[in-house]
Amino acid sequence: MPCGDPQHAPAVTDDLSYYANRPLAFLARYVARHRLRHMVIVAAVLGAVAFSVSTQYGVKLLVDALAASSSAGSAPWAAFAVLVSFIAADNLLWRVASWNAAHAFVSVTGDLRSDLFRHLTGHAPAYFSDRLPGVLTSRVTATSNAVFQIENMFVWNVMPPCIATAGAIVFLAIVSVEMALVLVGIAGAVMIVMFRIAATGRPLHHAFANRAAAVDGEMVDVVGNMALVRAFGAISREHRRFDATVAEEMKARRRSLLYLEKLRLMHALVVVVMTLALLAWAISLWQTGRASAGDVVLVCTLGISVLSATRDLAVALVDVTQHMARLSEALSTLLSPHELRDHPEAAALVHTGARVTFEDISFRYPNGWQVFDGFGAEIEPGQRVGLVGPSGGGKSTLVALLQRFYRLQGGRILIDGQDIARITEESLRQTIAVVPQDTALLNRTLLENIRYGRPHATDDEVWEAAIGARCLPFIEKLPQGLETVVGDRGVKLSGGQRQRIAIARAFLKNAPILVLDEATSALDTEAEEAIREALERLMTGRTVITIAHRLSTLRNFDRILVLRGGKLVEDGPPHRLMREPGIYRDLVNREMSRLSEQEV
Ligand SMILES: Nc1ncnc2c1ncn2[C@@H]1O[C@H](COP(=O)(O)OP(=O)(O)OP(=O)(O)O)[C@@H](O)[C@H]1O
Repeated sequence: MPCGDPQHAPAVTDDLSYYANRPLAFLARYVARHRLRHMVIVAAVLGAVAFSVSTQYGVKLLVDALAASSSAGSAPWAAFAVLVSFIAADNLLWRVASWNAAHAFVSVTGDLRSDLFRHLTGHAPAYFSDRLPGVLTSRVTATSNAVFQIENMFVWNVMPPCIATAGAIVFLAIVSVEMALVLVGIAGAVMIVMFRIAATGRPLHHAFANRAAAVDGEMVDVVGNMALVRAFGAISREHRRFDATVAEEMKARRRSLLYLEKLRLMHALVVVVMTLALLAWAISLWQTGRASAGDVVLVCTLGISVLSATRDLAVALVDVTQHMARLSEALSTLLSPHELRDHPEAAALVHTGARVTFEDISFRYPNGWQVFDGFGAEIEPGQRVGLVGPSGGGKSTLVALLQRFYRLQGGRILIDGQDIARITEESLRQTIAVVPQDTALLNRTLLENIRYGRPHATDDEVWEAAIGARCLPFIEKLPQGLETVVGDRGVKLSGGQRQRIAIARAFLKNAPILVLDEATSALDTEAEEAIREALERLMTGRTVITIAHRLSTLRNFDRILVLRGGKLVEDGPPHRLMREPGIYRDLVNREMSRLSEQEV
């Protein structure tokens, strides 16, 4: 569904990208999920404010009863009873509202956080390479905080003054219709002017929201790369850079706050002038006998409450506008449409041997960089293929395209004759196991990390995979064995150990196609031998595509594809390519002479 297409837009949809530019509809979606509680809250606040305004009328009744009756009469006690019941109802209803709010508002923020996380994790890798993780996670938090604030502000700060103003105007009309009309006119004008001015400040609040997200992003980037920062002695450089980012944020925040302060100042002046005028008017009515003492008290209390209500309302509306700005800014980033959704008629892949065909593919990165233009190759089932070639030739891109991380501009990639653009993502992921160059591990136990390959695998199957991947020697040395938590991205393990965990994970996944991105970092001979053995077992019986950085590992492969500048420039078994002059032979010779130099 293209975002922003009103003709095709559904009222409520599970595709969150529909809400990328519709913060109000987004809010309504979650409020509607807890409809009943929200209705109770609104009704309770309505009642509470109505009773609180009526309390002022109760005071007027009491004053008039006291002024009119003798000390023995029952009228003051009747007025007292009315007043007390208004006060009790007012307080009780507030508690009903806040009790329900504690449930409803928290549920709304929980629901939307889960939904945002689901949407966020549905984006293609390109989305994440263009954005800092800290910025994204802080936006999820910002969205949930903004919605919580908006709900709170609306119920406690926007609704009450609105209801109070309406109620006060009704009571004022009892004293003087003229006075009530004047108050309606002035309060309405004040609100419109305040709201307009508040709305023009929106870009300032947006700027602040952006700056705040940048500070978070910067922090996460540096904290996540502390080893790099330290290794380059860049701590004080990073401090200065961070200070500059914070300074920008402070500037934007100050601008946003001072704008609000100017607004409040203007309002305060209007309120003072108007309260004085109303009171003087009521006194003059009393002097001419057209109003009672109680009426003057009523005008005084109502006038003050209406005018302070418009102040609260204006301030609250400005705050709500600020939170709405934060919300819409966050939603437009988080809810951009998923780049790679399953085709509407996508079917599960049926594999019959795992033949991979690149059919005349053309691909350019989102930044416009063209990598392939009519590339073609066919990999037979069970074939072991090494991708080789100079840096930037397109090896990693080809493997990313096979995993459908990007959309092709032309051609097709087929697995067993089925176009991967037309199969379900889930079945594609089940068909391909990847052992990446830089093994990413989650900060969980080894057991959980290996089981990531097949979530329902039994403990015995996990052990088998760990044994197959030659993980046992190091797992046995860990005091907590498979229950050891590996640290952020697996920092508590060596590079070789992390790789063997990735191999175990692939063992467990047992997919017919295996993609290997060989680690470039040198490992000691023992670790390398263990990994070589583990890989040999893993490759058996599968179609294997390896990005090879050390060509010696390809000697036993069936076929080498040499890529240069996105073109297939050599293709054949390694022993044949070694007989002919060409890139592969040059690269192998260069590697051999480098190795023999190292030995010397
Ligand atoms: N995310 C990206 N956005 C834009 N261009 C990219 C991106 N990733 C890679 N490229 C470009 O695409 C070309 C192919 O890169 P690719 O990583 O596929 O090459 P490679 O053969 O795997 O190189 P290496 O051996 O250095 O890993 C390069 O020119 C690279 O700069």
